[in-house]
Amino acid sequence: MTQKHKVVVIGSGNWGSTIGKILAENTREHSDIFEEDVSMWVFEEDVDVPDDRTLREQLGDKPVKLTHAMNTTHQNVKYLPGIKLPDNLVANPNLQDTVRGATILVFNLPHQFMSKTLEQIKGNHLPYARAISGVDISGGTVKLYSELIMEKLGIYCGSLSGANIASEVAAENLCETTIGYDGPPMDYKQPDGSSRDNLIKVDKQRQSKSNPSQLALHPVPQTYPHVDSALLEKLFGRPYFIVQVVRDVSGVALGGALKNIVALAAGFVAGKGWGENTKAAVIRIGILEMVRFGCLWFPQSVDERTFTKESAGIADVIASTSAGRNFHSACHAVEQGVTVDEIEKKELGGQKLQGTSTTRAVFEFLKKQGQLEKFPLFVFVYDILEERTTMDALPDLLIKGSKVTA
Ligand SMILES: NC(=O)C1=CN([C@@H]2O[C@H](COP(=O)(O)OP(=O)(O)OC[C@H]3O[C@@H](n4cnc5c(N)ncnc54)[C@H](O)[C@@H]3O)[C@@H](O)[C@H]2O)C=CC1
Ligand SMILES: O=C(CO)COP(=O)(O)O
Repeated sequence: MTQKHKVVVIGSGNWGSTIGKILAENTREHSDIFEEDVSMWVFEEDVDVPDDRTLREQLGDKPVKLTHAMNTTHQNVKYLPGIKLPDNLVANPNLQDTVRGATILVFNLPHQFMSKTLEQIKGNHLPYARAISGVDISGGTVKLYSELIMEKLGIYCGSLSGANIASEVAAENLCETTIGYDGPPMDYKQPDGSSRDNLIKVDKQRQSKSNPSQLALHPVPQTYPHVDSALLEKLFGRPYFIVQVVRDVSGVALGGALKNIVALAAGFVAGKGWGENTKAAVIRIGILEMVRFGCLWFPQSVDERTFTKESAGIADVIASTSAGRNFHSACHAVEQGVTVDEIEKKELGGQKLQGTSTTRAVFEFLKKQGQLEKFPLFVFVYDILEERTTMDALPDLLIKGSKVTA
């Protein structure tokens, strides 16, 4: 192997900065495989300098550009304050410049900005790059991020999720994560026996019943180390961040997205002050609906039992229904008698909730499919968000939720 992989991060929020930290720690540790510097695309904005003597000595007390603040202090003062980032993680406000020449793209964007960002990347990336995305569902057809990225950029994309509350991972508290990656193996053969350098036909998501289609993939030149589970473990794994790589890309993505709906439901219950038994009942029904959703549209993920076996499943539900932003925001919304959207604006300092948009996307999808009655909890969360019902309807939901059997 004569070339090193160039790794970049797209997005620099609470989680984006955390994963950027991990990647930069690893590229430095494995500088025989990866270029040491990790470029991170930062959506440029003016930020206030926190009331901290060291930061103000470095930055002054007037608002500054976020990229300047990050490259000067090696902290993301807005989205991940108080955490030291490695100095080989370099903030770049120019998206096209960030992705140019990168062989591994790691996406961490709130869904609101995904499509526009992909449009801007298109044509500026290497055709044989590989990607790993955070998770969400977008649009009325339930398209996973990984599918969207493959479709828009024509590059292979896996997914990453797990019980990973960003602030805890950033503080290096021990946790696990799951990477779904099913890219072509090193010894793949072209079905027609033609040259290995020709485009490779792969299933976009071998599990997806909703969008079965193929992608013509450019092979990674053989001068680079092969992108496989061993390489991904080197890139993402830390002593405090245990990585398990599985082939079930959709299962990882699905668990990571749907659990946010359950986290909102748990937060509503906590906001009402109804205690742990009620929360457990809601989580139980939520888990059944997540599995039911998988059975209907991603049956192979259910067969592979990613949901019960890996961190990107029940473990993520447990963490997110106790400590996630969706949970806390839903709780505060009920306590204060306002909507979750209002809490997001008021309390999250620019961070974005994904549970609200996922709930709306899933509702539209289920409605189109005529399957709303099989998902009473998902519908309930939607109705609360849209102020079409109140928490007083919860006992009714629990009865309904218990009766859905298939
Ligand atoms: N925070 C957490 O604990 C975890 C978050 N995730 C997921 O990671 C993904 C990214 O979320 P976070 O990094 O937490 O972000 P965040 O919610 O903390 O921050 C918002 C991000 O949006 C960016 N932004 C604002 N306006 C923009 C615009 N017009 N165009 C492009 N970007 C813009 C900001 O620069 C910032 O990076 C989400 O899907 C989230 O669910 C996954 C695991 C844990
Ligand atoms: O995804 C998470 C934990 O895995 C946390 O999600 P939120 O903090 O956005 O609710």
